[in-house]
Amino acid sequence: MGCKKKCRKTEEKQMKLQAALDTLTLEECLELLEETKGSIDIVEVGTPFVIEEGMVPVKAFKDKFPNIEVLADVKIMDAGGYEADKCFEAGADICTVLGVSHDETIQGVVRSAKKYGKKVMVDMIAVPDLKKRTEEIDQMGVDYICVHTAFDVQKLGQDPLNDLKTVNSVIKNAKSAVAGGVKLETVDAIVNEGAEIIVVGGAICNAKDRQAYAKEIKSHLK
Ligand SMILES: O=C([C@H](O)CO)[C@H](O)[C@H](O)COP(=O)(O)O
Repeated sequence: MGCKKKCRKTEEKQMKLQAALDTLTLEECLELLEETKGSIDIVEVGTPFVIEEGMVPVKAFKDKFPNIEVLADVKIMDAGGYEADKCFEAGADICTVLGVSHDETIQGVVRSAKKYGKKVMVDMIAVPDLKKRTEEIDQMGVDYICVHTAFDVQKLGQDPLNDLKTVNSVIKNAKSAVAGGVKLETVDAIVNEGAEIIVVGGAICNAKDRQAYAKEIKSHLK
């Protein structure tokens, strides 16, 4: 498989490409999903997009592209069960909760996901002790633990590869995911380390030829 044993990445299925749609309009997103059909496994309704449009894109993507999983990147921090219910009722397959939240919040999101038969991704953005928090969250029944280099620190030259190695070294139950400035130049190192889901936002959305870029990135996933 070309992936380290501990990475908990999928053993039979292919790694998944998640396209993060943060700043495009709904119409532009629908065009992008049409153009990139076959390359994108999960479409992320990014946090800025949720702020702009609420759950409207979640419903629209689910209606028009029923074969693509929809992730609502709501980055839940409190009222876990209530907020996750809203995402799943709108049609999301996966919703996000922050790793820095209280355990009770994450547990509420997990209960909601189980109720609706959906999935939970924990976003480890800004978690101070990544190893320790990953070990704790890995016991909570979440589906994915996502390392994430924030937009606001990407410009300082940070990237998520070392954090991915840390998470992969300790997880036993959840699968890993990775986000934060991933692009063609950096994807191979991530693929070699191993992750179930690779999130690519700006690199696809800002590409001159989005269709070709998404296809190329997808072709690097194992
Ligand atoms: O989650 C994201 C960010 O915090 C803004 O909400 C992005 O969707 C994520 O970082 C992926 O986007 P890129 O970093 O542009 O690949």
